[in-house]
Amino acid sequence: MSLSLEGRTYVVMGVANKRSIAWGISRSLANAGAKIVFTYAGERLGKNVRELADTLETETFVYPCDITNDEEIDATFRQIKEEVGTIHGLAHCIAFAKTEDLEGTFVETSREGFKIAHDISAYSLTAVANAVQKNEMMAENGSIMTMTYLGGERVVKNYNVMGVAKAALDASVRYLANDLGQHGIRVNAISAGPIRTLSAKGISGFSSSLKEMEEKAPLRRGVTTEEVGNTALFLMSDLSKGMTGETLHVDGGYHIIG
Ligand SMILES: CCCCCCc1ccc(Oc2ccc(Oc3cccc(O)n3)cc2)c(O)c1
Repeated sequence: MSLSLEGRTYVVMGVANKRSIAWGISRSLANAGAKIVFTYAGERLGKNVRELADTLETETFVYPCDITNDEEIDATFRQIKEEVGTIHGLAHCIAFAKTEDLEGTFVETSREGFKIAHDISAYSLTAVANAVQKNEMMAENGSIMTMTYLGGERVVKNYNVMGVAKAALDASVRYLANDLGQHGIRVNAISAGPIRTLSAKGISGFSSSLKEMEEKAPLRRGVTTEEVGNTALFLMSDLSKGMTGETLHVDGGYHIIG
């Protein structure tokens, strides 16, 4: 029983640049010996992701995947199965909400804004889990993880519709864990504290939330993408094989503070 991922392959969805949480996860998994399959959204990111992938010592693959398109998800996962065969896990690090819905009041959220946030930030996990299942490409002891945030458990100013979408994502983790457990596939979430990523720039008041965490969290500091990556390594490894439907907080303990 170890943290080694030698001989295993993992799909990591959502790398944008070197500050991405998905990139921290990729480095941890690659350093443990895994091969990494990257998927990204938006042609402009492709070059970025390919350049980052090439800096890893391990074998890597890079595919575009627009997770709002069911045909594209199925086609991408069929291609991944063709090229790498069985995968041993998947890290879903994908979310989006319109900037106008990440400030001000939640009550004013538009129907379109609510739909977009839930489609990309919550439903996409179920869509990719379904594609992996249908293509019978996940190993028996497979592990799926996603990224969530405290704003889905309780009100965090400005997080608004993304918080409601994260609540849907958190419940999805539990229902997917129940469906896939009999196939030996585990489904868990990491709830990370605020980290200054490209996505974080879209949230009004991010800096004050980060400052509050550094002052109030039991560890009195922020967390890094490396720390999230190492917890992801634990969730992908056999050391967590008794865990599913769980959310692990990598937030310096902030979530225990009222
Ligand atoms: C006020 C909350 C402070 C802490 C927020 C921590 C956090 C940071 C980034 C998170 O990921 C996203 C991903 C997409 C997202 O939507 C965006 C991002 C950039 C531009 C845009 O139009 N939408 C917002 C946050 C996230 O879910 C949670």
